[in-house]
Amino acid sequence: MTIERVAIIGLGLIGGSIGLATGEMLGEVETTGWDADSEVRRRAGERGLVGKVCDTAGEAVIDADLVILCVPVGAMEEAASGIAASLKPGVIVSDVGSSKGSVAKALARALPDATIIPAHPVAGTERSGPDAGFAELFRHRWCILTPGADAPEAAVADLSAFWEGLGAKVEIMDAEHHDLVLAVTSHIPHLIAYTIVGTASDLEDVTRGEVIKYSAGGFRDFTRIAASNPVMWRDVFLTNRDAVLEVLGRFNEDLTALQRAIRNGDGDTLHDLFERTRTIRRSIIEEGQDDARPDFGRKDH
Ligand SMILES: NC(=O)C1=CN([C@@H]2O[C@H](COP(=O)(O)OP(=O)(O)OC[C@H]3O[C@@H](n4cnc5c(N)ncnc54)[C@H](O)[C@@H]3O)[C@@H](O)[C@H]2O)C=CC1
Ligand SMILES: O=C(O)C(=O)Cc1ccc(O)cc1
Repeated sequence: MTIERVAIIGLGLIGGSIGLATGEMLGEVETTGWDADSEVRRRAGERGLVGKVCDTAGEAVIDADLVILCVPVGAMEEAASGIAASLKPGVIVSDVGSSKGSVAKALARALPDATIIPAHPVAGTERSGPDAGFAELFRHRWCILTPGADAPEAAVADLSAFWEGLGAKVEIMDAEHHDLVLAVTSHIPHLIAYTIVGTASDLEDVTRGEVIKYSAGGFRDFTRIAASNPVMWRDVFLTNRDAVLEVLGRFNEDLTALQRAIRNGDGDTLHDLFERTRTIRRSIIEEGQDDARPDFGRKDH
């Protein structure tokens, strides 16, 4: 089956970007959408994020070949339950959640008979809401699919083709591996940013405004990440608890080793690590993966 009609539930940054990208890059595919927030629906209609913003979730999905749930991870089960009675036979139900293991279980509970293929576009920004989306978001970015063992191959191929049509590169892996990898590359970095910005803000009383005043380079970069959507990130940490705690344990050990090196005046340890991390940064830039925002780090810009 080729995908002719896509329904998007949740019209914020990711849902809105999928709608815009589909309109721009897959012009023959029809899009419908719905969001639980009426103000978001109104704004989505004004911006033309999807072809038709519907009044109910059921109306949005009724003719769809592909339904993509673009809500916070903790709201996936409720969103899936809300469309269960209106899905047409053979529809593919997918999502874009940043953690995958617990979402797969939640979707299977809500839609026991549906073809479910979870996905995670590894592309985003710190912004959220219906004004944040843009059509280019997924171009040259990875989209990871985590189909269960029983997922029909044809449905996986259709969903892969859809994401490739939006400019993404598709990779397939199991949900548990995804959650460990993303804990390292995305979830812990966000936790570190939230922590350092929180600590600096607590120190504001001591420094009387100087943290903000002199917030050059490093701290500024952390504040961008720490401005990310609180509901979304609360849900990511609650649903990817095991992998996050495992990686955090390792991180704490490494931080303690650095603390010891500083206390002991062990410059070699510090220098060796900083050399190694500089190389990692260079290889990320060579891959064109260094920033999700338009005009950043792309080979074609
Ligand atoms: N923000 C990012 O950079 C990325 C986010 N993701 C994932 O994408 C999903 C959506 O995130 P964003 O688009 O950034 O969030 P967002 O906050 O911009 O949009 C989410 C939308 O879902 C709506 N919503 C909440 N519960 C709902 C429900 N039960 N039914 C219908 N609509 C509902 C909200 O009203 C909101 O408009 C999350 O699961 C997140 O983990 C994935 C990749 C990147
Ligand atoms: O804005 C950033 O730096 C991000 O890291 C965006 C992002 C957030 C969550 C994801 O699941 C994927 C990408």
